[in-house]
Amino acid sequence: MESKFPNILITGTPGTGKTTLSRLLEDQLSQEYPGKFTLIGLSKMIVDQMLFKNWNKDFDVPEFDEDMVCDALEPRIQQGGLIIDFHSCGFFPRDWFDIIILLRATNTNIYDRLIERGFPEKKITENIEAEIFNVVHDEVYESFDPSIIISQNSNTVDEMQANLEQALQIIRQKIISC
Ligand SMILES: Nc1ncnc2c1ncn2[C@@H]1O[C@H](COP(=O)(O)OP(=O)(O)OP(=O)(O)O)[C@@H](O)[C@H]1O
Repeated sequence: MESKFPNILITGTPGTGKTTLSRLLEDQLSQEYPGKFTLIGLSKMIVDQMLFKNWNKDFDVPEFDEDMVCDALEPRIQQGGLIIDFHSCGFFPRDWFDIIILLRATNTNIYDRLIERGFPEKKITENIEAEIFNVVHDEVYESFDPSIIISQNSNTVDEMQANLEQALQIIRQKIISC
C-alpha cells in the first residue's frame, strides 16, 4: 500500500528499545511534518481497548486477538503516517507498512533492562531465549518484503542516536519519493 506519509512498524524483542526509538522518532517527525504522524504503543492499546479474549496469568499479559487488533488499526493505517511499536508482527497484513525497523540487542542488555523494569525472571528468560533464537527476526523476514526492513543494533545510546538518524533519513526519502 502506497501512502503519502509512510506507515512505520518498530519491532523487536522486549527490552531492545522500541518504545524509546518510537518516541524519539515521533518527536522529530512531528516537528518536521506537523500533524502527519501518530505513534501507537500497541501493547497499551490492546489493554486500553480490550483487544484480547484471554489473559495469560503466568506472564500477566493479554493474549491479544489478531483480528480485533487489525480491525482497530485498519482505519488509521489507511490514512498513513502511523508509527506502531509492537513486539510481534507476523499477523499484520503484508502491505500495511512502508518501513519496518527491527531492533536487536545483546542478551546482557536485554537482561539488565528487563530486570530494571521489574520483569519476573521467567518472562526475562523467555525474552532472552526469543532473542537468541531470532524469533522476532525470523517473523519479520518471513512476513514482509526484505527491502523495507531495516535491522538495527540498539545496545548503546550512540547506537540509538545513529538508528534514529538512519530511520529519519529513510523516512524523509520515502516521503519525497511518494
Ligand atoms: N540503545 C539503547 N542504549 C541504552 N539504553 C537503551 C537503549 N535502548 C533502550 N534502552 C533502555 O532500555 C530500557 C527498555 O527500553 P524500551 O522500553 O524502549 O524497550 P522496548 O523494546 O520498548 O520494551 P517493551 O517491548 O517491553 O516495551 C529503557 O530503560 C531504555 O532507556
